[in-house]
Amino acid sequence: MKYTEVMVRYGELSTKGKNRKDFIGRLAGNVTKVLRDFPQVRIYPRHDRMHIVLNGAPFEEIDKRLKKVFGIQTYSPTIKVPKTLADIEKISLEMMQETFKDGMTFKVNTKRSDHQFKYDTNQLNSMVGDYLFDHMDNLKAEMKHPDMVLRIEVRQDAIYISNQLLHGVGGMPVGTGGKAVMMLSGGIDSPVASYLALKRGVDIEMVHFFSPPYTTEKALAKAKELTGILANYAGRINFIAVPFAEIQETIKEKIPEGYLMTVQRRFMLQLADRIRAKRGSMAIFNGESVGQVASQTLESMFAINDVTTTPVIRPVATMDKTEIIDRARKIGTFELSIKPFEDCCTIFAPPRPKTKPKVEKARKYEERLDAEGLIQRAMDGIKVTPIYPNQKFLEDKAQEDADLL
Ligand SMILES: Nc1ncnc2c1ncn2[C@@H]1O[C@H](COP(=O)(O)OP(=O)(O)OP(=O)(O)O)[C@@H](O)[C@H]1O
Repeated sequence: MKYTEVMVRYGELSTKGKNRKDFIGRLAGNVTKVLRDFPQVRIYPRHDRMHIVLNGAPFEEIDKRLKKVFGIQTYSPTIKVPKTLADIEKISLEMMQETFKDGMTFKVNTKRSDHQFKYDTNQLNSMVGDYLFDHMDNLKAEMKHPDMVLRIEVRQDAIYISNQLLHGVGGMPVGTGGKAVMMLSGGIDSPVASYLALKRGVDIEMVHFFSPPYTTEKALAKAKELTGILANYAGRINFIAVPFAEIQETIKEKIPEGYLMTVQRRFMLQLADRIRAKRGSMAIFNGESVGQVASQTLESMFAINDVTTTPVIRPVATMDKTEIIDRARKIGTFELSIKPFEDCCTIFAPPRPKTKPKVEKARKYEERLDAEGLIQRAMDGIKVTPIYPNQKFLEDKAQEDADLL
């Protein structure tokens, strides 16, 4: 079908007043961003709905992009037709023939804002219904709970017809929830946590710790490529790489083995917090899940969280691993997350980390280190890269490796 526009219904309808205006404005901006390579498309954000006029752009492509924009509850591809009965009937029939499946039930539902139009809603419902029955077999009408509703809207300028109600991802438009930093490893959990932060409208920047020469270029490229997948839901995400080798080497040399992990994590959180402050963000997100590993017991979280009063938000805290994996598959990060490029935590992981570390001990051991100097040097080495939807980094690395052989 040659759809002419898409009618978008907003999520979180409870938002009112200024919040609603902000919601709609951001959503329009985010839709514009994901459709930027279709310059002919026009976007009209209205109070109750958004209209995307396609001007010849293919709906199938637009559909793929809209499915990843937070703040869209449902949307319907629509065809604009001239205000004659013959046109309404012709397009209604074509649309039903293309989308109606045997065994389904349907009804026609007409709305009119042009009250001068020569047929009223009841007349149109029955005339179009009769026309469809005359031209299609196996149609079954159902007024209360039909599987499909053929919607006909009679407006001043034209008539708009649609019969599909497609589901968006819901949530809030990215940007309406403020700014935060996200601690992104190369694992399964933090990309899912990132998705969930974006879903609540939070504009995140990724903070990733890497430790050359102990970690490879590929581990860094993997975290960037994960960011590229998540950028599909945000338009663009900044990736902040933080050198962490000096801190890890120093900790390994000076801190008792049982506290290596706790102290490393305390440094990570302090660095994330410094970066947060510098970038004007309000919170830190991470991918911790209660009880999953030694660093994620409540005792560990308590000992690590001691370094900051900034809100640390853990979107996957209460999810089972299987639930997290399910979500990772759906958002398209799982296959990349399980690629075996070790990141800095795996390499410096002590064999027997304390599952119940004590805050006082962690603080006392840290006195052996020049914490401020270590943090400052890591801050001096950070590098910020903007990453766009589906940007690839691992392929480039593979090519470079091949060129070297
Ligand atoms: N190299 C890193 N850079 C940035 N953040 C990290 C890094 N390693 C760990 N983190 C943060 O700490 C959280 C807990 O890390 P841990 O290594 O225990 O992994 P995990 O539970 O397997 O999570 P993930 O699957 O996200 O790696 C991660 O979800 C992430 O938010």
